[in-house]
Amino acid sequence: MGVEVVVEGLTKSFGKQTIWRDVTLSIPPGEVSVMLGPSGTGKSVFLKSLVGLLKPEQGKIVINGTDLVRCSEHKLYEIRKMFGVLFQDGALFGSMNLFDNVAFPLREHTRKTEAEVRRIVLEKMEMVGLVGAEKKLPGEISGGMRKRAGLARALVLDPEIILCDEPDSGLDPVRTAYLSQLLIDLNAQIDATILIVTHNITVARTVPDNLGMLFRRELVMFGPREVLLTSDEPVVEQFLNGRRIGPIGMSEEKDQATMAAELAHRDAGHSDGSPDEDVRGVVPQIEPTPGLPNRDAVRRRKDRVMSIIHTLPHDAQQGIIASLTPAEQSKYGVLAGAPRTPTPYPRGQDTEWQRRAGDL
Ligand SMILES: Nc1ncnc2c1ncn2[C@@H]1O[C@H](COP(=O)(O)OP(=O)(O)OP(=O)(O)O)[C@@H](O)[C@H]1O
Repeated sequence: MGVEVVVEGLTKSFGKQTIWRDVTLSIPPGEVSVMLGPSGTGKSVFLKSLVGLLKPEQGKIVINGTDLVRCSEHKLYEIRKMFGVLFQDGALFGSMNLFDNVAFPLREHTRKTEAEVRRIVLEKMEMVGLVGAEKKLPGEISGGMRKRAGLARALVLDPEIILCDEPDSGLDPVRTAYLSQLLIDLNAQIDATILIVTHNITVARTVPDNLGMLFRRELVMFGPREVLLTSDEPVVEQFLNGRRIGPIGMSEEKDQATMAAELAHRDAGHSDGSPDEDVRGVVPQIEPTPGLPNRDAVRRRKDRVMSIIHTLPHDAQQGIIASLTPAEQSKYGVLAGAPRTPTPYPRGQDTEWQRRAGDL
């Protein structure tokens, strides 16, 4: 099983510009998590901090008892080997064919024979559906194939944590759906911890076990997917529905006067082109392709989430309970439509349940 990543009070600035502050969350081992956020909120900076490429000024990132922010270079090098990273554009070497690109980390960081390298590269290329494309150059293939090749390369050192920076960027909705399926299939096969940063709402609704959001230099929330998907926080509602009206503005955030003027325009009948439908709510999560093993993460997550369900908002409780089979509802002693403990959502004070959720 993949490892847990514990982030405590993390703050990152560039000069006087604070990117985010006091970020605290635990990424559960072996589960798939998504971090959402408007453009420029520091999602990529967060991933780079997790893998030790950027150094936050305050806080901790603890993996297997080691704090990456303060450990020695040697220790950081060791911990980095646990990561596989899929960068936004695949980050492939343009002059190398796909085989050599995927083989690169093995040739750089291990002493494996060429026969072993070949076996591993072909195995990973098969996992991502790229058999037969070994001799192609990155410039000769589609963006979706480049992402798959980047993913194969991220897999060759058998990572315990896979970080994906906007795996959907530049892909059409169909290719994005294939890539989403691939990430779930990989999780079923290798049980690694996976963290995806994206602003793609379909990915956020259908892929992860856990969902969080960065906004206004803070972590708005992080926890079981059902919490964010049913949240009535204005920023979440606006983001999930892709509306112009709400706290997120053109560059990042709006002032109260602008928000009030927009609401007045809307109330006066002005349309901003947003669809009326509200996509909030819990939709079924992608399951592994038939024939692959079930995801162990799903079973573990059920136990974990059911142990904290009484701390979650009412709508999230309902979403979680509705996703259980009758046998599971009986096992956990809950009935659909009747939450165990109807806890109102502590608006504006979500840190406590979020911390507790992350801690467990
Ligand atoms: N090395 C750096 N030096 C200075 N500023 C940086 C550096 N890297 C990122 N930033 C700044 O940090 C902020 C957040 O950038 P980041 O790329 O993490 O956002 P993001 O949420 O991933 O955005 P997008 O969704 O558009 O990719 C931006 O204002 C960016 O200019």
